[in-house]
Amino acid sequence: MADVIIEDEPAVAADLAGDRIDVLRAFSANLGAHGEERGLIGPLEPPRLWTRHILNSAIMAPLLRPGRVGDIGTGAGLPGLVLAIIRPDVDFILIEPMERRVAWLSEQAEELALGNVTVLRSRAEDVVLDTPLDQVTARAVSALRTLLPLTAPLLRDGGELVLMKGISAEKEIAAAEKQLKKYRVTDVAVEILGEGVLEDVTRVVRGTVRAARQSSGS
Ligand SMILES: C[S@@+](CC[C@H](N)C(=O)[O-])C[C@H]1O[C@@H](n2cnc3c(N)ncnc32)[C@H](O)[C@@H]1O
Repeated sequence: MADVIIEDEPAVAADLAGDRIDVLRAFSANLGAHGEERGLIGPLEPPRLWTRHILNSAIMAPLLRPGRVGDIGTGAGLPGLVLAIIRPDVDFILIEPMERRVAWLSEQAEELALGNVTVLRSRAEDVVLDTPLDQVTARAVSALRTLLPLTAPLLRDGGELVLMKGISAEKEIAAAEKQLKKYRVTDVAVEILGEGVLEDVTRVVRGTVRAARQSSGS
């Protein structure tokens, strides 16, 4: 954590994580200690894990509602495992196709005693759920227009996409116009979180999925 530059970082972290702060720090320490050797994070990441990755994921926690949330392409645990630590009132399905990442996520869920986490080894487009999800999150998986076919079909009518995006979020929305229509995503907006509080802000694309209207059949 050598590069923590925000003076009130402990206060921010405590605000976000509340009484789950020790579990969040334990996950960060585990990822810092083993992430590189297990091929989960790059060699430059350990010193900035807490500020750039953990807190940037944690800042999304207030956007989640009690219910079932799927995180697509969780990788080393971002944002899905971080959010699951902070929000024990939400059930998380972490959907990740790569075996070694799935093994890591399952080990961490067990070690950190996260009873609200299910790890599913699959590509998102192959997932079949008995009950559709209330919200779907994703970070650094693909551009919005290719991410929509992986995420929107998993949501119930009225379910919400909460997708972490970079500085080109607005451009990605414009480029995804056709897919947003196809998957009936409405109320699409970019929300900026952590301004003046985090080292880097988190941009989130939010949108609500509406089910196709049934024809009357008469
Ligand atoms: C660049 S990594 C990002 C990992 C993590 N979300 C993060 O922000 O650090 C992309 C992840 O998406 C996963 N992925 C790629 N295609 C996928 C798909 N079709 N369905 C689910 N996950 C996918 C990869 O295995 C990888 O773990």
